[in-house]
Amino acid sequence: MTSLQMSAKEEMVEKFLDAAARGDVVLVTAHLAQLPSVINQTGYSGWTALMLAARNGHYDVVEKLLSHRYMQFLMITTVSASCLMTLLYKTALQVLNILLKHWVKVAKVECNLGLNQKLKAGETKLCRFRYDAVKDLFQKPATVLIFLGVEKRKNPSSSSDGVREPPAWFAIGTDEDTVELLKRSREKNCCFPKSPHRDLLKLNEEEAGVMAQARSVLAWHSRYSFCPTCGSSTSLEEAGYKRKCLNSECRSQQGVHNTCYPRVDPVVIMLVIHPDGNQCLLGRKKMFPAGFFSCLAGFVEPGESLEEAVRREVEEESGVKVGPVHYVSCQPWPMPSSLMMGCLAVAVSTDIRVDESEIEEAHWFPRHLSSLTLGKKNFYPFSQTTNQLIIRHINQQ
Ligand SMILES: NC(=O)C1=CN([C@@H]2O[C@H](COP(=O)(O)OP(=O)(O)OC[C@H]3O[C@@H](n4cnc5c(N)ncnc54)[C@H](OP(=O)(O)O)[C@@H]3O)[C@@H](O)[C@H]2O)C=CC1
Ligand SMILES: [Mg+2]
Ligand SMILES: [Mg+2]
Ligand SMILES: [Mg+2]
Ligand SMILES: [Zn+2]
Repeated sequence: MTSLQMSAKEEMVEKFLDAAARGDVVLVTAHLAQLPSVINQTGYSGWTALMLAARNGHYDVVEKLLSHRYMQFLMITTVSASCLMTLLYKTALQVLNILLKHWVKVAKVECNLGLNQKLKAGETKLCRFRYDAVKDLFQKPATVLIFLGVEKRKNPSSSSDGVREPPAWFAIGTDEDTVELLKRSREKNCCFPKSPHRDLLKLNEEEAGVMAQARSVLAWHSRYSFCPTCGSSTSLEEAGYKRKCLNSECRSQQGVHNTCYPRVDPVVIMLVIHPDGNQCLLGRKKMFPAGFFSCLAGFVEPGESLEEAVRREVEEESGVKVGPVHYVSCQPWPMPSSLMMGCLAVAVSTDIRVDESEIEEAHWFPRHLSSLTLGKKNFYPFSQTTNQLIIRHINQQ
């Protein structure tokens, strides 16, 4: 191919992309008829026609491109998955719907809505809903649709319907009757969690991640219907990860505004070790089941470091003063939006004086008793972070 021929082709690609970006469906159709392979080309910007049309909200062009037989973007390889992510993050709900409708032809789309709890005693799995079973919900104004991501799989396997691509996950917020909704799943024994804290801890790590993301973002949408800056209505953007104020005069449209994005609240959860090294401080809130003790925890306040938050919360709740603090590990706690950061803290005083508005009882527990408590982790709703803190303590002889 000569350089002249190449530039002629490049010129055609750029004209095609320009038509898609401007929403000129007639010109897009004409280019496709002349050279169908142009549909998957990227121009100087690195964007495809689909990405440009979706970004600019030209839904008729999006439909045209997606229904074309040469459309290839949905092959889920590492490259196209990231392309899909870019596309979804840049688009409105309407594009997401069109995309879902076409994507289901080539990929397996799964939406999570409930839990399947009757697999084996103690095991909980997410219930899968096929796209066809829930697609009518996407037309309803009250529906909130969130893209959670495409599963990472090292070795994609073939499933019964011949689909090889890893599934994409979506979360749906809906005001439909829950009992009726659950009947739409092809899986039996689906139910919504009655005791989220306990049920969610029975999920495996991957499914817990899906659930944590879905629950936290859906909870944010249900609590932030209006703009926190000016009280106007908002629209859902970026595949569910932004709410934009519809008042063009609003301050949230200028500069950095964290009111538009899902919130994450930092929380410290700490195992306080007695100065003798052989006991730890556990407390119980009134709401805990009888006999249940856990680590103390509290929200980090503005302007505080993790260490300062640990010292303040421990002293507020138990009267115990803390010296050295060491961060151990963290986990999302989507009830509704905490990030729990687990710390080991060494006490420099031992007298306990509980703040009864927060804690009912707190005691120093000898090492062997902490180990007994941990043994019952399937029964008590311990978080992973709490377990790790207690294991560290038990092993630090
Ligand atoms: N072992 C474990 O796994 C435990 C986990 N946790 C988790 O850790 C988190 C925090 O612990 P918790 O003891 O409740 O916290 P705190 O000790 O800080 O006190 C709770 C109170 O803080 C207020 N509060 C709520 N949200 C915030 C916020 N974003 N910033 C500042 N204050 C707030 C609430 O007051 P008001 O009621 O007036 O709104 C709430 O009652 C919770 O999400 C809880 O689920 C807690 C204990 C044990
Ligand atoms: Mg507190
Ligand atoms: Mg607390
Ligand atoms: Mg607090
Ligand atoms: Zn506003």
